[in-house]
Amino acid sequence: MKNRAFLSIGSNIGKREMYLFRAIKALEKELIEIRDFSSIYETDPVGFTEQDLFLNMVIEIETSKNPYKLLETCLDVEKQLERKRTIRWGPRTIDLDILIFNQEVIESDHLTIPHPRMHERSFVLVPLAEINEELVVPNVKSTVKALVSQTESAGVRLWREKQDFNIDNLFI
Ligand SMILES: Nc1ncnc2c1ncn2[C@@H]1O[C@H](COP(=O)(O)OP(=O)(O)OP(=O)(O)O)[C@@H](O)[C@H]1O
Ligand SMILES: Nc1nc2c(c(=O)[nH]1)N=C(CO)CN2
Repeated sequence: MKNRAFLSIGSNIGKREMYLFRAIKALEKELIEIRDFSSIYETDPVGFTEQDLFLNMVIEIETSKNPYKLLETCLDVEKQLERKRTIRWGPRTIDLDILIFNQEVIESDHLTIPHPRMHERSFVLVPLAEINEELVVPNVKSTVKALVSQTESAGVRLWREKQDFNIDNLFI
């Protein structure tokens, strides 16, 4: 069975846009089909604020992997792209988070879905709303559109419009 999921991608070290695109390419190689994607936004760092600005985007994927295998793949792609774990919420070449997986609710030691902080993060909600603003976030039981309207989104600025790049023909 094919599953539908939404992933958040972020980068704030080095060639940030290249890391986003390399992550998408790497996911495609791991049997993950990209169904839709947002524009790229430049965003103020949240959590640990003494770090450089992020680029963030959201993609919609289809995969036959279960959520645990999908997490393994995301962690593996982060490793391939030289992600180092030092400071919590600190700088990173790439960050891949599973936001939503079908309409499932999962609370295990290593995986929480929906992502536990997604409903308060404008760097996730603004690009997600671009793809599907009527999507309901299970648990929170609100649409993405409603969550965006409740969130301060001043720190999220359009950086490259979706129309300005072709996901099937990324030059990286
Ligand atoms: N929905 C999820 N998506 C990705 N990782 C998750 C999820 N739920 C739990 N995790 C766990 O979180 C661990 C740490 O992830 P990571 O270092 O990327 O956190 P972070 O991005 O710094 O912070 P945050 O979780 O607030 O985004 C992962 O190894 C994974 O086991
Ligand atoms: N703007 C922004 N801030 C963050 C981000 C991110 O992707 N973008 N990721 C974090 C850890 O997941 C912590 N803070």
